[in-house]
Amino acid sequence: MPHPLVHDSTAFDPAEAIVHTIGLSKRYGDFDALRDCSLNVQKGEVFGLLGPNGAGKTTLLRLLLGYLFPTAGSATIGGLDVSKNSVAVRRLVSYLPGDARLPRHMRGRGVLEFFAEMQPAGDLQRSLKIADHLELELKRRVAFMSTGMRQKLALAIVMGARTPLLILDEPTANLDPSVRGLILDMVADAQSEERTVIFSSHVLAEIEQVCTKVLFLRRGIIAHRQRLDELKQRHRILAQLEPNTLEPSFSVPAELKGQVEINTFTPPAEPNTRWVRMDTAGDLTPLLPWLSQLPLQRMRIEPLGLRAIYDEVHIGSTVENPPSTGGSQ
Ligand SMILES: Nc1ncnc2c1ncn2[C@@H]1O[C@H](COP(=O)(O)OP(=O)(O)OP(=O)(O)O)[C@@H](O)[C@H]1O
Repeated sequence: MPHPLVHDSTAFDPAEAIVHTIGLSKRYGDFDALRDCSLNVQKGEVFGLLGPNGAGKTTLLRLLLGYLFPTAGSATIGGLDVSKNSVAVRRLVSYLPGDARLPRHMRGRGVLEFFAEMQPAGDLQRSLKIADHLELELKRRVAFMSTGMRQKLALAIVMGARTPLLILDEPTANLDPSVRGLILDMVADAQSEERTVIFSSHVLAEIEQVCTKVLFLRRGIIAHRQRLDELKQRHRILAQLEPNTLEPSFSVPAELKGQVEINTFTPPAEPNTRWVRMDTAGDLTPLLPWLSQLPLQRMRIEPLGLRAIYDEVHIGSTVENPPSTGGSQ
């Protein structure tokens, strides 16, 4: 039986898809940077991309933009094949690369003017407003800006352009926590303007905060898809088994099957105890009467965040420590 945490939980309406890929693949020599990637991003979504270093996130984004040619499969944006119509596609997309390079000899304002002029959907007034909001000093030459200032400048260019799709590769990298917050607010604003955002980040809390769906990549393969509203309905229950309890007494009633996954373990710090971990999906209410009859103590229930899914998908879950016995329990 598949683990309840690891399944495709994303619904798809073809009429609403702005990005559509089928079997998209990129191979370098005998190395698969991306393999058989089929996905849909629907209009108005904030679509998160997660994965460890080298998982294939940037490769996927560059394929979508037509900067790379796929070795197999295809992708469309707004119904246009990205390999055959890359110029038209780029009019629909504003892209923040992970390593944005800007002309070092120019001053901030000059850079904004240059890109607003060059991009069909560029909008200087909007970019200036964003730069002001981010408290960016536009008189300074790029060469004399800090890494974070250059990131703000790149964001002012990209977020200012009036395209229906924003592709942001690690937009908050190099930014301090308060500016990160402003960027996340801007992503939320973009969504309320009915723009679609693809957002790659290593920061799980950011994905949890702004994304409606998230795709996990691992070694070039889609490892998991997750709707965030569904994730918020998932919980982890940790409790110690009462001494001398027989584990088979934990069989799940038929009506709750598929809603709960149970594992028992002994934490290294408490070798004489046995603990149970239950990962649940959906409403907790029907589970509570059954739980209350089980021989459990020191119980803790917590929302199952992206961290747990990430560990499940990428590392193999290792909940080896019991909940703290401090006063907050
Ligand atoms: N031009 C290239 N030639 C050979 N291998 C490449 C090339 N470009 C990328 N790769 C490899 O493809 C894999 C995926 O790289 P990619 O940059 O897409 O990962 P990523 O998920 O964006 O990583 P990170 O989180 O570190 O930015 C990596 O193993 C990388 O070394």
